[in-house]
This record gives sequence, structure tokens and C-alpha cells, in this order.
Amino acid sequence: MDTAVKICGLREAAHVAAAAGAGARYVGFVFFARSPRNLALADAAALALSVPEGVAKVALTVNATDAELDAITGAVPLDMLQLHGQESPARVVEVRARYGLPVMKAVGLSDAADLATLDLYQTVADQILVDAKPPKGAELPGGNGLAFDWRLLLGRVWRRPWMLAGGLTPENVALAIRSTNARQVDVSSGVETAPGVKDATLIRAFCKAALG
Ligand SMILES: O=C(O)c1ccccc1N[C@@H]1O[C@H](COP(=O)(O)O)[C@@H](O)[C@H]1O
Repeated sequence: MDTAVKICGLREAAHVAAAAGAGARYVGFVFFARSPRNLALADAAALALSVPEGVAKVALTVNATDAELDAITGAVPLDMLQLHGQESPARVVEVRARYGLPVMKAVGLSDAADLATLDLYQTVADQILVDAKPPKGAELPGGNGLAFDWRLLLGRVWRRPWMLAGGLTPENVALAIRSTNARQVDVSSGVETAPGVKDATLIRAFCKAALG
């Protein structure tokens, strides 16, 4: 099966090159001040130039205002917006229309009740990112290296392309793909040696394990 890999939270051209060289189809840039992976606009713009043709550049934002999204999209050439906060379905529609970019909405799962939320966002977003719900009081709404119970996804019928995220690592990604039939996977902390510090060897190992 053809799997697409997204490596999120990249901050260095060498890691973009490692991801692209290992077959990743998406790279993610984080624009969220509280994240150890946060990028300044000028740094993101420079990093984007190092991304080869054919690899999609994704901006991750959390409850961003129009002014913030205007600044990001004005400075950085992008292929997709990842909304990773509490953006409402109406906000997803608004962002798609305003920026003309595909929107991937992250939905956090912890139990079966959350599947209804996922179904709702499938009606408005171009893609759904299925992540673990962050623990109460967590500093970050994602990028916590936490997995959810993949069995929640058994028997799900998807209207949109979707991506599996949350606590994926080079060690567990092949099992995650087999368990969920995910065609796309996303990783951030699982390819780091410390929060925000990516590692080229781990990036390559993740891609190898996901792509087979
Ligand atoms: O990576 C971050 O710092 C981040 C900050 C705010 C929201 C989401 C964030 N990351 C996304 O979270 C998931 C899971 O990450 P992990 O692999 O469990 O560390 C992934 O989609 C990241 O893009």
C-alpha cells in the first residue's frame, strides 16, 4: 500500500532534506509560540525554499486569527494549512475560502464519543488529522508524543483523506498502519531527541518503517 508520510515541526534545512530524501510527502512548519517547534516567519520563509518540488509544505496553526494567517500565508509559500486548535467547522470553511489552500483539521480522540466530532469536520475540511486528545491542562494541543487507542478507528468509513498522528515512532508506525489501514501518517516528537530537536537518523528510520 502506498503510504504518505508527514514530518512535522521541522526547523532546519538538513532535516527537510532528510525527510524529503527518505520519501516524506509533507513537511510541517509550526506557528504556535508555545511550541518548542515554533518558527519565526522569516525562518519559515527561508526553510520553505529548501523544500523540493513535490513535497507539500504545511503550516500548523492553533486558533490563529485572520491577521496571523495573513502574515503566515503572505510570508511563506504553502500548500496546506493544518488547524490544530478548537477552530469551529464554520472557521474551517472561512479559512478555506479566505486563503484558497486545502485545510487539514486536527481532531483529538480519546474515546468513541469523539468520533462524532470527526464526522462533523469531515463535511468541511479537505483532510482530517486524527490525533490523540491532549491531557487536561496540557501546554500544547498536539505534539505531545501521546497515542490514542487505534481500535477506535476500526470499521470507520472516511469521506475525506485522513492522516494518523499521535505518539508515532519508528518503532510503532508499521503496526499503527497495519492496525488502522491509515494511508497517511504524521510524526513530530517521535523523530526528536528532545522537544523541538529533530534527528535525521530518526526521520529516516520513521520513513523507512512507514514506507516499507
Ligand atoms: O508539534 C507541535 O509542537 C504541535 C503544537 C501544537 C499543536 C500540534 C502540534 N503537533 C502536532 O501534533 C501531532 C502529534 O504529534 P506527536 O507526533 O505526537 O508529537 C502531529 O500532527 C503534529 O503535527
